[in-house]
Amino acid sequence: MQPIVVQHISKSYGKVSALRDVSFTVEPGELFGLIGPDGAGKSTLFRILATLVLADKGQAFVNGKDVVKDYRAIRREVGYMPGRFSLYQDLTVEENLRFFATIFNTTVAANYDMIRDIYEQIAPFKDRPAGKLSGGMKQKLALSCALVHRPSVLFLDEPTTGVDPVSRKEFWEMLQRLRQRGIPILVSTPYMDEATLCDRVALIQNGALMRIDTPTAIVEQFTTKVWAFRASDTWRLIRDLRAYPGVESCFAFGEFLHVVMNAGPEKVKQDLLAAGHTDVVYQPANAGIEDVFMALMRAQTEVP
Ligand SMILES: Nc1ncnc2c1ncn2[C@@H]1O[C@H](COP(=O)(O)OP(=O)(O)OP(=O)(O)O)[C@@H](O)[C@H]1O
Repeated sequence: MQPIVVQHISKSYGKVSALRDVSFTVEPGELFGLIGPDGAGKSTLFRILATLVLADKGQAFVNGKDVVKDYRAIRREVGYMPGRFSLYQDLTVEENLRFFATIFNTTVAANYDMIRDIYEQIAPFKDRPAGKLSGGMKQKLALSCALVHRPSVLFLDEPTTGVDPVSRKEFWEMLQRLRQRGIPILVSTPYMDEATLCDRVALIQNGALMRIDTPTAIVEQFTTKVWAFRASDTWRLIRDLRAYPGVESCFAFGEFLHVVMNAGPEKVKQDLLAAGHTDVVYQPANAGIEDVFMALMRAQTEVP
């Protein structure tokens, strides 16, 4: 049985279409990423799957159960880490964990094997109020709380947003370990680099899924030529390249700018030098998920 099935889900808030005819499935044991910018509709989808919001159209199933009819059973079976902070700031680390165990009618001790790896990293701070933890530690506590009732499916809504790079990396290592235990995970992120850590990803923008595939296949199917440009004044370079005739997209990618354009790079370089830029360098770039996302976004905006 597929642990998550989403079929033609649409949801609007007044005039805002948060989700438009979204369909996908998550396979057993899969780490499935929902990748998209702020406002793309990711949280709305999680709320529908966690049975907290009703869709206007379509159907969704978790562990074969209908999110509308079987909401009680689903709530017992899923671990949900909402995007906005879910912990009780005034309760200590230990009290938060105990609280979440209690509402599911279980104990921390009974499920300790489930959270040991993660909880041991924050256990030295068990008497500290959750509100006084660093961002990375809060996320570890929130994940522990989402796991403490031994869920069979995990929903993690932007678990690494606002978390420092080291904690982000640790968090993904924890997700890989959970995946090895066979727990299917639906995780959302606005960080494209995290896409490569998922088994499959769905790219979402303006409430619509633009592509679903493995990260490697998504990049391999992208055949557009991408150039990497650099100059001493990056911000001026972005501005000037975006205004340059024939440039379709230009965005920062590490120390370089990734540029898709209908113009020869040498001519662009000479024009940039003539415009006062210094140390202009260009080279062919290896396209990444970011480049695919930018191209799909462009295509979506161009559709009337
Ligand atoms: N309760 C609500 N009332 C009105 N509009 C809403 C509500 N919740 C979300 N929206 C709108 O629906 C769209 C999708 O929002 P959603 O929160 O699902 O996106 P997201 O991808 O999770 O982004 P974010 O990371 O900013 O939460 C946005 O335009 C948002 O402003």
